[in-house]
Amino acid sequence: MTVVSSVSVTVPATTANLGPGFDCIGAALTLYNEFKFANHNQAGVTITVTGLEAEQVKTDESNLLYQAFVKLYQHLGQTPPPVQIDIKLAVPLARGLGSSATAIVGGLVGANLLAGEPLTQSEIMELAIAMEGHPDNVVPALIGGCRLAASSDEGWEICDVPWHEDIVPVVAIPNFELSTQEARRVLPTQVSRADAIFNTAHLGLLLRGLETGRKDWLRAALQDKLHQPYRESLIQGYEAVKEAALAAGACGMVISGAGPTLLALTDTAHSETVVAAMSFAWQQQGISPVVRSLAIDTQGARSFC
Ligand SMILES: Nc1ncnc2c1ncn2[C@@H]1O[C@H](COP(=O)(O)OP(=O)(O)O)[C@@H](O)[C@H]1O
Ligand SMILES: N[C@@H](CCOP(=O)(O)O)C(=O)O
Repeated sequence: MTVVSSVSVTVPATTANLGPGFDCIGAALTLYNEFKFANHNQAGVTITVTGLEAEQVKTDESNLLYQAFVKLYQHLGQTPPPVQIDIKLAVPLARGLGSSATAIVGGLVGANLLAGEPLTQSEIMELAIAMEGHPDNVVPALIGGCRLAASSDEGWEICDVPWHEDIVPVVAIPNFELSTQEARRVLPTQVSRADAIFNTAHLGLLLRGLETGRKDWLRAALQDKLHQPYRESLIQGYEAVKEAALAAGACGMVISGAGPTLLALTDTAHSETVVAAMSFAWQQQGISPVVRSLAIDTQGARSFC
């Protein structure tokens, strides 16, 4: 068992759901939060936060990253050691880009390393899914790539979803928040058979569209009946930004995670035009967005001792 006294963990943002894959598919993005954990001589936890929206993150024991850190030690039946945690944020909070997933994955991976790596990656994944309540953002945050998660009698089956190199994810991040909790509260607990069939078919088409890069398949696939119809009205300017993205050549536009970030999938030839169009459309609605074309992170959480 290798024992280290400090460790840094970098975790990617994610975009979950991708339209029809509610609660089961997500992809890691090239945007990262960084977390440093060091053994400390003062009891409990000391937390510093820098970077984007740092002042909004709690620095006491209720901090989500620390809660995940504690969860791992509880799972081992051990008392968590005193720890100094330094957080450097680049993933905006409560915007549908998996900031909570970075905290959960970061806390579990950091604790596992400080504890001498008693848990395997798939054991960490099980704990992360249990903490987050759904797999679609924590799984790609931990292992990278685009991933589909399906529950089985043994736990979770995770499969790699090939992502064609010409498909570019463009994220349009508004200057307002929408908590995942609030965006889940508006969802119905039951859906019709027609809506379930619609999503099953479109998710299948999405998987093939992502793999082949076929624009006609992606255009048809990026539709959903399980969550987006209930959430669109929570996102001011949704229709205008979608129209602008499509007119600029995007294959489609969906809500990233629980929103309010909007995700367009486009090809490399149109990505700059799509970025400009989404940005302009939201500004016309009085909203200041940050719009960026990103890439798929293939590595997931990484650590440095
Ligand atoms: N690095 C972090 N450290 C501690 N807590 C965090 C961190 N990142 C996110 N959180 C918590 O997660 C909340 C956002 O989670 P959530 O509503 O699920 O949105 P998101 O789509 O960004 O995951 C924040 O308000 C904060 O309480
Ligand atoms: N499937 C979840 C995904 C939430 O992702 P987040 O990045 O918004 O935390 C949902 O749509 O509620």
